[in-house]
Amino acid sequence: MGSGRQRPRSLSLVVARSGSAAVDTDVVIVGGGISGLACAVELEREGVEYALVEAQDEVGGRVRTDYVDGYTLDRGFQIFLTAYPKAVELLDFEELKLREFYAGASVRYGGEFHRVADPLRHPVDGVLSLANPIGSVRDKVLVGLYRLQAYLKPLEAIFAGEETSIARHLEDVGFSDRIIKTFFRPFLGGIFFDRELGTTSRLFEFVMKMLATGSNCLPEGGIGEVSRQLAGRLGEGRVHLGRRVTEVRRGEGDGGCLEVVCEGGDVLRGKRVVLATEAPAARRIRVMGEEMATRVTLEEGGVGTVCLYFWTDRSPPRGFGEPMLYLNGGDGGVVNNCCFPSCVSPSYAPEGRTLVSVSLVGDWEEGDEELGRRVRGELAEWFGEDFVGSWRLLRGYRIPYAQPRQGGLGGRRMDLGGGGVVEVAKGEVWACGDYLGGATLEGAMRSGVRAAREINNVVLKG
Ligand SMILES: Cc1cc2nc3c(=O)[nH]c(=O)nc-3n(C[C@H](O)[C@H](O)[C@H](O)COP(=O)(O)OP(=O)(O)OC[C@H]3O[C@@H](n4cnc5c(N)ncnc54)[C@H](O)[C@@H]3O)c2cc1C
Repeated sequence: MGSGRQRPRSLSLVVARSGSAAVDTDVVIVGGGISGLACAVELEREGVEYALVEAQDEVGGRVRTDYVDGYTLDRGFQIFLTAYPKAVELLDFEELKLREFYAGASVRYGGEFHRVADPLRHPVDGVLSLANPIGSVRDKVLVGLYRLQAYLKPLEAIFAGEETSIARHLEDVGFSDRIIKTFFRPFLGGIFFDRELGTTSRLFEFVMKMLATGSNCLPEGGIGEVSRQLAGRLGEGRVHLGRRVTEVRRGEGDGGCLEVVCEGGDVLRGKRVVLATEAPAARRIRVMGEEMATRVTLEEGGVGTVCLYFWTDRSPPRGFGEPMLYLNGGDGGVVNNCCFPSCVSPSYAPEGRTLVSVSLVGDWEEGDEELGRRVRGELAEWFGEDFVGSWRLLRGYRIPYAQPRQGGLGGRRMDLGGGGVVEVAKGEVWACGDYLGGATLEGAMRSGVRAAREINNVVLKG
């Protein structure tokens, strides 16, 4: 398959890859993922001079979309939650043309599909689901009550609250082992790439609140539209692509400027620096002669996923055409969750075609073809051999570091409410990103904006 670009619209980002890059500015932002972009948007809004340096050929970091032969392929399956407060502040939802998923999921368990519905949005399905084997009637009532409580509980209380692992939290609430295994494990496994449910319960409560107060969607042009929309808010010439930063050091005789050194020797000069890279990359950057890791406590390791895309010229069989998330509620198999993105937004596939997205949790040794065969074998039991036999592998994305580990237990407590910005060198260098503020689009945006505000205070003061 070729990769004919069918970007919904283009951006006028200035690419400056070679030559001398003696940019003199107030703030240099290193990293053009969601946190770096949010930081830049805030600085732009405040009228602060800045330059953003990104190692890749496009901004977005982990939030990018490829356009291949008329298909819209997000680099790993991601969902946009409309209730994210920072997203409400920073993004134009109408322009994103958000298309909603069904509020709930269909769980494959015991050789059949069973619906778990949001009882307030789909009351009939909610009642019908009472008798299904995905937990007891008591579990379903608890889901309803938990949803109500999530709706009512203020965000601040969630962020500041006690934390334990999600597994422990669910037990404490009173959920049965069965619903934890059949529903919560694949559902949250797909969100946090952690089927063991060791992630902090504060993040679970946060996501439940977001699901209770808004909807889960895909932007018509793919999840990468979120990044592109933020980048579209930046002034011309602010973004410098294809530059990997290796070091931040003090410049000599330069009026106290900091030098941001890129691979190949290019240097950008700024008064303040924001490191908005993912945690493993941040570890490698030297700041004032020391590795970043010695200055900031960085969460060890990350969690990964594999996302396989298939196409078919067949429509999903009867009963499978809804914008539904399908979960593996059983103990075996490689698939965690799957969906038909083109049933959520037809823009994800050419007319007459269906796009299939299948997510696996963790790293997998097998190649895409082999994994694709296993996936098809497994899902033929779900959707029928006829339909699945028509699937052709389109592309596989392997994302070994999709999110930081977010155990939060006994280690660093993530500052979910504040964005978790760290002052790496006093009044000069800050670090932001999802490993500090929570690995969601909201956490990354919150962290980036907070970094900009802290700097702005310093710049304004000084
Ligand atoms: C597959 C997947 C599914 C997800 N699902 C969801 C979801 O459904 N909902 C949700 O809210 N969140 C989801 N997330 C999490 C969310 O996407 C991330 O938390 C967020 O995008 C992280 O943004 P960031 O800016 O902190 O980091 P990144 O996106 O990693 O950005 C860091 C940037 O820094 C650049 N960089 C690194 N080193 C250097 C260097 N030395 N010099 C210059 N640039 C450098 C990188 O190239 C990158 O562009 C998902 C993530 C993945 C991967």
